[in-house]
Amino acid sequence: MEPMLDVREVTFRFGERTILDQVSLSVEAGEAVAIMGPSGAGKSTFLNVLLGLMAPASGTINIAGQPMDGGRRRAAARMRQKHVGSVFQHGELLPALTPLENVIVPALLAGVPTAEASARGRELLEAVGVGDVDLSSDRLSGGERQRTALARALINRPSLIVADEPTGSLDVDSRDEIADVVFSAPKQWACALVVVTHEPLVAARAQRTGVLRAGGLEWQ
Ligand SMILES: Nc1ncnc2c1ncn2[C@@H]1O[C@H](COP(=O)(O)OP(=O)(O)OP(=O)(O)O)[C@@H](O)[C@H]1O
Repeated sequence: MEPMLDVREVTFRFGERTILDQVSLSVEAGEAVAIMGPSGAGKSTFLNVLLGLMAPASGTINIAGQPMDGGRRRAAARMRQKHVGSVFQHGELLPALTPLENVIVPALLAGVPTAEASARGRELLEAVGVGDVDLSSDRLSGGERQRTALARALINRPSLIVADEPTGSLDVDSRDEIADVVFSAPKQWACALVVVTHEPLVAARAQRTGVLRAGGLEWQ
């Protein structure tokens, strides 16, 4: 089976400093990979390279069999819209919008009719456990924000979800709940998942954990 994410020998530098040194990673549909590593090792940079927000010096990234080329900004933006969902540490929702409105924005931008986007959004919010979809988003708890952010990441039926410290701002109880919801996504929606986390208990839910150190991924 063709992997959903296929990273081959990617090298990325900030000036003289090599952050990623011929990193390769292949993730299939239904599979979750955790990336750990010391602060400053380049974990967020790696996600930005996967997202096509930064262009590697060499190497290739394919998502659902299509090249993600950070050097071609429009093509990379189209790839993100079609194939990639992302979740960040604080949910990063638009506070003036309701959870449902936040979730459907990427679908509307992709040209999905409003009625269809809303139906899909309601279904996803229910699946991730957000009950009150018409409340203002600034009233949500940290956990509800992350659930909403996950539903938004899923709205365009992505091949890949990347999550940067999705539980980093949560207390221990919601951390475990949200980690369960995030890590159930690959099987439920047949996508690949790459999660950056500092928390070993969160990483333990992944099928594989790679530690980024000195530019390389060491598998645990
Ligand atoms: N735009 C930039 N120009 C030059 N160096 C940068 C730039 N952005 C980040 N760096 C450096 O690259 C290294 C990797 O940063 P990155 O944020 O990817 O690390 P990280 O592993 O995600 O760290 P943390 O766990 O603290 O979030 C760091 O040393 C950082 O200072």
